[in-house]
Amino acid sequence: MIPSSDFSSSVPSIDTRHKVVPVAKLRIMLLIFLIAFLLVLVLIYLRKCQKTWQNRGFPSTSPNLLFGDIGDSVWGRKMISFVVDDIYKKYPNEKLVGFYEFFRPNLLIRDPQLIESVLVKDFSTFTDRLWIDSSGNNKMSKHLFMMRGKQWKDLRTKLITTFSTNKLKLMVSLMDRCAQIMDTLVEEKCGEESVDMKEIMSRFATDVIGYCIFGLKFNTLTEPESEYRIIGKKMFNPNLKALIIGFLRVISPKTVALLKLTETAPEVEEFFSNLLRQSEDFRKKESFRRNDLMQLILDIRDRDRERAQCKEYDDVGKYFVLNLLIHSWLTEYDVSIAEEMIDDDTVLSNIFIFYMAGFETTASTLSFCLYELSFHPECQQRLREEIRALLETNENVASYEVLKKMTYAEMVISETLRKYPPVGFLFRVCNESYQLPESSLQLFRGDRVTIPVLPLHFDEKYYPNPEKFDPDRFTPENISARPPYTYLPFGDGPRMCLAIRFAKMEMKLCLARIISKYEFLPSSKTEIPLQMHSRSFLLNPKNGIQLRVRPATKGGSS
Ligand code: HEM
Repeated sequence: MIPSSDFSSSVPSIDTRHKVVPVAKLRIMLLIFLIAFLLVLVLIYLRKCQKTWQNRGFPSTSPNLLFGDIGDSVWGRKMISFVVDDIYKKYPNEKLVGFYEFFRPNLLIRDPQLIESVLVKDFSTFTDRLWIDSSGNNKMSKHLFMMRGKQWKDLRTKLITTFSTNKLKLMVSLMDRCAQIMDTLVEEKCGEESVDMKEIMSRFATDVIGYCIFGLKFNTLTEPESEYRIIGKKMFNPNLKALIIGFLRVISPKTVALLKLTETAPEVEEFFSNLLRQSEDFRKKESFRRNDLMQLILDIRDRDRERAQCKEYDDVGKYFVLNLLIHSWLTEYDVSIAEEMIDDDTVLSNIFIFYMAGFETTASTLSFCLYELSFHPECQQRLREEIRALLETNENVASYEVLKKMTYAEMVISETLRKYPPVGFLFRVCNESYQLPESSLQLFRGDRVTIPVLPLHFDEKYYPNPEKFDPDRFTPENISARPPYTYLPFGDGPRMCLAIRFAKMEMKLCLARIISKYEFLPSSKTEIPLQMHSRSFLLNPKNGIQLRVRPATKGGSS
């Protein structure tokens, strides 16, 4: 036997390193080259997308390759409404500005007449908000805010009856019960160094929604740790997962729908499922029938269930599924959705959106209003005098009719919503080719447009000295002196806020009850200027609204 060492020494040695290593290196280099090549292709594609407006002859921003124009929002440096404001201010002489969310083109409409065209005159072309595929797989997304086309129109027509004058009159008395409980709470806080009025307003608005919309007592004013309040906080607490999904939704709503991604936390979804079940059980057990929104949605669902038993309706259902399968991947945006039944998911989604839209918007507005009034004692006193005079002549009853007469309160709320619109911009998607009025420029199906609410409210052209809080901007004469479509806190046109009258009544009632009795002043903890949540979609004070409160004397302040 030949010792292996001898054998190896007798054969000329082959240095394998020089052959194997270059092959491995070559593979790695090839891989790097391939990745770099793909990266370059992606970047070229992104750049190409970011030339969309320029190529179509629109004035356009110069976007960042990765984030487009919304980098400040992606990094949490600025709230998205203020990013839109930056773009608006940068192009003072343009009627339209093309900008980019990452690589997705979006058109900012700066001109009030064009805004009127999009929101009202040519509404049939701009019926929908893109944002999400409401027909998709996410069970919490089948609500009015996201619904499209005929589906949206049918449901909106039915739900709008919830806010008829007669129903509002009844609701005002329910709201007043919540206001009385809030009054006791505010009284307890008198004399404290500082009170978070945002928290109190949120609890008031949550109880009002519970009472008026769901027919349930949420009792968050008396039980601050109640699950209704905790869930309310959770819904508006921006978290990383929701943020990432939100941005992904901007890039590709279809991918979000396919992957069944949702910003809604599982416990929030479970909470609303339970709320629906409890409310239904309660109504069934007590043979309880209330004419509130919950009852209305349940009635529509039950009617649709009956219809679903008919053969013809089944065919529509099949067509709907087929339609989704075939079309949803062919186009980024598809409006040809067949009528869908109101099922349990639709009920659940709408309960969710009414809860969500219903309390944070009014609570923020009320607390911003108290903040401004604390720095403007003369406005606060004028408001107090108006309220007291009206309540005194009406036996202290704050009825629908009495609230309607509070014209200065209306002006104060309007000016608050100008300075602090909870929804800082509106968005629509174009559903067919559209020639822009008095222009050669054209939009195509799927193009996204943005209406800059907050920037219009701060445009010196329409509101001189815009930082100043001045309710007199909203006297009838001053309103008619301004061009229309320059004040849009509730949106406008057929898709405007469903509950404007409800929200205004609620806010007036709240002010009537607390301003008549208490005086609000800045405290040592009051922020100047106020800091806003940079990650929130709604305008929201980051650290609450800290104020001092004390009883107001008969003649005015103490
Ligand atoms: C200060 C209070 C409120 C403000 C500033 C406000 C503002 C808005 C805005 C700007 C929109 C979008 C309009 C558009 O795109 O043109 C909207 C839609 C909506 N709001 Fe409000 N809102 C308030 C209170 C409420 C309340 C209390 C509810 C329910 C109880 C509510 C329910 C809705 C619904 C369901 C929609 C979707 C309408 C649709 O797409 O047909 N809002 N709101």
